[in-house]
Amino acid sequence: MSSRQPRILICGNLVWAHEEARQCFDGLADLVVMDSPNRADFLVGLKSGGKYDQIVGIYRHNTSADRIGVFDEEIIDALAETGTVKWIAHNGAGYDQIDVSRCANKGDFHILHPLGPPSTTFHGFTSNLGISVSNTPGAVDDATATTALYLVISCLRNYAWAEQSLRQGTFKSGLDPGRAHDVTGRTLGILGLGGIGLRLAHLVHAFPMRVVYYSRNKSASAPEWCEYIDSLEGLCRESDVLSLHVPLRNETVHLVGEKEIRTMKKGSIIVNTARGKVIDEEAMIRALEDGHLSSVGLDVYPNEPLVNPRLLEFPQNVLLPHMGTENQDSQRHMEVRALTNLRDFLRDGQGNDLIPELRSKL
Ligand SMILES: O=C(O)C(=O)CO
Repeated sequence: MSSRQPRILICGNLVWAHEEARQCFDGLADLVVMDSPNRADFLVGLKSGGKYDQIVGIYRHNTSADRIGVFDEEIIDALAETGTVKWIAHNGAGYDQIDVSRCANKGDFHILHPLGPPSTTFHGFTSNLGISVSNTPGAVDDATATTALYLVISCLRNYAWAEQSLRQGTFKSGLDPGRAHDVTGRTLGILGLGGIGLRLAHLVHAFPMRVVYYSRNKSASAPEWCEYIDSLEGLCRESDVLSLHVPLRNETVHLVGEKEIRTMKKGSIIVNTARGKVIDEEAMIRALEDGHLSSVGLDVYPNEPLVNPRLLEFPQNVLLPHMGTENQDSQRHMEVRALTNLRDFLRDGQGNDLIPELRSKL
């Protein structure tokens, strides 16, 4: 290896922030682009002397899964075996494609400089963590909350359905104003008042909607008009529209299931911009079929890019193909945030956005 600089692997889409990447790592690290067509090639590349040898940090985007799959046990073990990879900077708020418990279990380490004598720019990193993982909170809040807002409005007012009627040349026929409601005055229930949920709360307060929320803990950032409900059941009972903003973890799979849906009022709406598996999709479809739910607004699905065709049978549903952060401004922010985490790790030994599960182990 001729270079004495640490090497950073760009794994998946880096589209908007090339100049920022250059500035971040100039004189600090060499960037290597992951060009493996499949997982086998990637794993070989990580081995000593391979094309990804001596990588210390990885910028990861979900698009890399198309070629090498998610960062599951097999990939995390291979990264740990390199002995050099110490930071995965995920581009995205949701990091459910990374086996973070495996990262945390990779044992103690104290590194000074994996490539040789300590340099003035890479001071090292001391932690009880095996491989650190950061995400990009904050950078996604506005775009994802705006997507949820669109789904809330369109479900209540039947706008997406109305557009379908126009495009089919039937101008409003089949639509029934008796199925639509004003947004103003409805109650929005927010499940998970993190950055995205809170941004949505502020947006809908403009109408105003009444805003209630449930989180594991009462949020210190919640404004006084944003009312805490101390159980999920209570939240479901209060909400005309329930909007989901919790990460996908083992304990949040099917968090909203048959019981929660049936606790909601007849004719209510569910909006999901978080992750598809947080809802029991079968229970949700049953509730659409018997009219307990009037519609759902979805940006996420359990097995993307597959979409359950039964969801398409309801013209009142508003269905987007995971558009949460699909705009250049947010994507640039996300890329910069992920790269900055890597830069800070290299320079200071610690990136800002270490994920909560690993932060608690520090
Ligand atoms: O940031 C994420 O996790 C997303 O899903 C973007 O929509």
